[in-house]
Amino acid sequence: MNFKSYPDREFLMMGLADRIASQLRETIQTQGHATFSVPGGTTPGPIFDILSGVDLDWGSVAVLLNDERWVPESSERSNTRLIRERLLTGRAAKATLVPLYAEAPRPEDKMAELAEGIAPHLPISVLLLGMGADMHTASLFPGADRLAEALSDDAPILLPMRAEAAGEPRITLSAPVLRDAMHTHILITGAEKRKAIEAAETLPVEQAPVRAVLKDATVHWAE
Ligand SMILES: O=C1O[C@H](COP(=O)(O)O)[C@@H](O)[C@H](O)[C@H]1O
Repeated sequence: MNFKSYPDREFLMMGLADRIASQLRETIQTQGHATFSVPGGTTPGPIFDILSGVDLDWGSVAVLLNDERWVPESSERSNTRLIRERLLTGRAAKATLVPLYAEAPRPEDKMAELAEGIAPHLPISVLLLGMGADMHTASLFPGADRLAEALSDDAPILLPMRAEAAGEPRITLSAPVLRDAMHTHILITGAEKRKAIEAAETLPVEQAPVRAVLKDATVHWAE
């Protein structure tokens, strides 16, 4: 992995937002459109705030989530809600949101429909990932029920995922879809996650699922 350390979180968010914006711009220039895939959780809010105000042809950008918790948008736990409130506002409101949730009791009920919506937007141009201290990324959790399937080279685009640490059922992009991204950034903060990502380099991928995307990723870290 390529590891980049920043003096503080503000430098990190500004620096990484700038890098992502340049990569999206370059992709739009060469391909006419770009796909930006993003994490949920507690870490990326500030980078979304910065990106939402960036001058970019957002109308040519499709925004996709790496994973979603199977809860409606009215829930505080909804990753879709986070990106609607923090990323898809201001200038970035012109981007197209590719859904990763639809009203249904279980993710299995909507898997085919959601995967069909995502397929035309692949491969991902710029992938921003988060990571939990347990070394999960997207919703590829250690010990999850369908982890082996999601890690395999012939995995489908999307999988439902259940794990004790995950709380509610999840839906996640599979490892091959994440690995196919043109540019991959992992955003982490704090000493615990730094230790975790360093440990992930030497652990089997089943114990440290973030390892599935580590080889070609740049890890961006600040205390
Ligand atoms: O549950 C999730 O967790 C990870 C990490 O979140 P954080 O709160 O530790 O930043 C996140 O990347 C993922 O998208 C999310 O669904």
